[in-house]
Amino acid sequence: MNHHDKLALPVGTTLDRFIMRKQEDFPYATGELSQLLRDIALAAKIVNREINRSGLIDIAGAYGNRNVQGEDQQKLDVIANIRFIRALRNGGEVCTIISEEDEDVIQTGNTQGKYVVAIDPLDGSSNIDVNVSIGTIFSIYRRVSPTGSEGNSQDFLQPGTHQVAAGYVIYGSSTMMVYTTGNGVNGFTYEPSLGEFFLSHPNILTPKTGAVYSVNEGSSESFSQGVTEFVAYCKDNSFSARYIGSLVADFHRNLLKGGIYIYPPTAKAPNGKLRLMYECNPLAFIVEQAGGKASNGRQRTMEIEPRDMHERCPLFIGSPELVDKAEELLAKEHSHDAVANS
Ligand SMILES: O=P(O)(O)OC[C@H]1O[C@](O)(COP(=O)(O)O)[C@@H](O)[C@@H]1O
Repeated sequence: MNHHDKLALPVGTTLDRFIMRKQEDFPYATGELSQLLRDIALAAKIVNREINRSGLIDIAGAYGNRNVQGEDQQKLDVIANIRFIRALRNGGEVCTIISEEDEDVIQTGNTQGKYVVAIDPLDGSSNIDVNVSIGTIFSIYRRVSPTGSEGNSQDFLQPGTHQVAAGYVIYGSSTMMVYTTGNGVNGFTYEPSLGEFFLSHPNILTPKTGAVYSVNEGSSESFSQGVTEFVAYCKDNSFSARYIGSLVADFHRNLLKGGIYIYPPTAKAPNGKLRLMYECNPLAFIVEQAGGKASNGRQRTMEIEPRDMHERCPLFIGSPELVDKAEELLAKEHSHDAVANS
């Protein structure tokens, strides 16, 4: 019986009760992190409602602004950003936030707050208007700046190994919240008629390998030798190609079924497209807690020392044997390059 079994809570336990019971495992816990997780769940319920009715109340489509990434903001990007920031501000546990939608840090006014949150309020923007699964991704750290003052960018430039919790919400055929606090990964399905998340996927473990690869082959012309060889390896072994174009949705499928998601360096995105702080690190924490792996092709994602709040990095994430295989072929590529350049 592993460590998690003795804490097992039955399927159908509400998220609130689950959070409370897990807090009891930490005698010195103050309840602030528990409340923070509840605040995120509340905002997720509101955003879920907005997404479900977006086609009816004219909140679909472009907002008309560009975000710090240079991407056209969708109206729902802005609404989700506002909803999560408001919930975190009202909760009182968070002093400062960084968001994919904002260039600078966002102060909540809660200078006594012990935590900072990095968030991608709505992931999969290209799929928002076409009824394809999208998501929210969040990462929680303890602040390093002194309590009583405003937080700052230094509070966020911590490696992923310092995360105290991370998770995502997937707005799909059903809405789920999946998160970890470093003691395994659990998934909760939302029951809109009751307004509650219920434990539906306890102690998620990802298969050691799989037969699904997720990469945008539209960019394959500019894939490196190693990435090209890995994609060929997948095809030679009759893997299925599955690419929804929403990171959360592709990641969630592969987490449960086995597989690998890759966003490599490309001509358009030499450092990859995904952001380290609020896309790569939180999903890396989840996948590792589920027995999987995440890397930038050479280094464990969660050991990367961030230099910028919005920095991008390549991502190879999923079943451990597939990430190992990808790293092996990339290492071969680099050794060839080293020989060629020597
Ligand atoms: O269209 P591309 O280049 O394959 O990129 C798709 C990837 O970009 C993303 O949409 C990036 O996220 P945002 O939508 O939050 O900007 C991922 O969800 C997805 O996996």
